[in-house]
Amino acid sequence: MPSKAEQELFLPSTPGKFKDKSHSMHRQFHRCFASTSTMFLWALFLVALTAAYLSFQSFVDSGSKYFSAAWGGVQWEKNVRASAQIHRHNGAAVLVTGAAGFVGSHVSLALKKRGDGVVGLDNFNNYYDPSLKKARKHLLNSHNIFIVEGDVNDARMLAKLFEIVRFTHVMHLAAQAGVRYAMENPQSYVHSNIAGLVTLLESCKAANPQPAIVWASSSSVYGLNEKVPFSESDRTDRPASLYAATKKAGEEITHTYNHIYGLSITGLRFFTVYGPWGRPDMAYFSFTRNILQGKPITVYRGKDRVDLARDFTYIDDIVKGCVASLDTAKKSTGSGGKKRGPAQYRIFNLGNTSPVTVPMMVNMLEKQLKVKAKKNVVTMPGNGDVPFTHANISSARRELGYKPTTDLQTGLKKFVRWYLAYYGYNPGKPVKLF
Ligand SMILES: O=C(O)[C@H]1O[C@H](OP(=O)(O)OP(=O)(O)OC[C@H]2O[C@@H](n3ccc(=O)[nH]c3=O)[C@H](O)[C@@H]2O)[C@H](O)[C@@H](O)[C@H]1O
Repeated sequence: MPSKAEQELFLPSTPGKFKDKSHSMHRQFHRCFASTSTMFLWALFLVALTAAYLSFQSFVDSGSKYFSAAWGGVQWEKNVRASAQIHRHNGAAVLVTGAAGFVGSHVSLALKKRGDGVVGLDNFNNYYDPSLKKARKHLLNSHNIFIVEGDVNDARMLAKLFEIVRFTHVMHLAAQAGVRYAMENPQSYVHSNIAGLVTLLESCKAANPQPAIVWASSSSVYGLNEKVPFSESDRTDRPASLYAATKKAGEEITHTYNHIYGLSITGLRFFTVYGPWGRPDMAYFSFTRNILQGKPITVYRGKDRVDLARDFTYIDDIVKGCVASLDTAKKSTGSGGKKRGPAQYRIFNLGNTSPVTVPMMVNMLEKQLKVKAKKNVVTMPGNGDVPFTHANISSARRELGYKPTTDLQTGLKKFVRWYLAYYGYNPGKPVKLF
């Protein structure tokens, strides 16, 4: 039996066709409303389900690296704090990104050895053999340097690091390196060299105190520049590779953060850095491996059969340039995300000032290894390479006291000594002596 209220609700207030019609319309409307509301509920349910699925996916996607990164926790914080301890008067507390990388591991060791606090950060990606990165990590650990496993795109992790340690400086060396690989995997350059850089700068801007930042740009920004030697004031608006373009973008992006937020910035244009613990993707390294294994090497040649040349720069010289940059960096001027005054902005070439052709470099390796290379000389493909590099280092010399002292022959000798100690002569595959 319907209640009074229900009867009132469904009874027509006045008799008549119209009322009857309205009554039936009302019922139709009610039926219709009932089915619409069911549909609406279903739709809502589906939307909620989709949203839950998508947010779970993005959590898994972004979280996968955090899970594998495994940061946080009491012991982790203890390790970070211990690693950041300064052991000299007026020393620095430096966050080194890319600490398990070639330049990063060398700079970390140099800073730690003189008593600075050093916390490393590295995502241990597999661009090249991660076991080499792990070996560098063990080396750093043995010098009481802790390396956080994480990505510079992880803002939460960076915020945590800045909460735990009052970093005076950030040495930003984490990047997607390699000129030719940019054609294979362009997104990784955007991820690390653009997005990662911005995330790091955002964290530095928000930190209190703001650290001074020294970071790795590249000689590749000179691109198609033909004026030699390359000076910092030369054109850098014609990059020849996406790698170069992302490094050039980094220079513009860091300028913006300097201008708006008062971050102290020093960008270093490295010229083909080589040496012990180097990067296996670089020519001097892969050539050494192939020569020892009796495999052919491909030597690129420029237009009109002109040899390519690089201003190869030894790692120890680069480390000195990095450390001098940290030492001469002025403090950032912002706080609470706001600029309080103009801040320092610098860019320096760090090169060797004496380019060597690639065939000459191969020749030096052959002498060191006492093995003749099997050379395939081919015309340089359009893969982002530039024909030559040559640094003018007057600015770095004047302002950093930078003075490279290792020529390619001496540097390659040290590299080969390290290579043989680390990898051996590739037992089982006898090497061919002269
Ligand atoms: O200064 C930089 O900013 C960059 O330096 C480095 O780039 P590059 O100067 O190109 O070094 P690298 O690959 O060793 O090739 C050296 C020479 O060998 C030639 N080359 C290379 C490979 C090959 O198979 N054959 C060959 O002839 C090749 O054509 C070239 O002439 C860093 O990798 C890069 O990350 C960035 O830091």
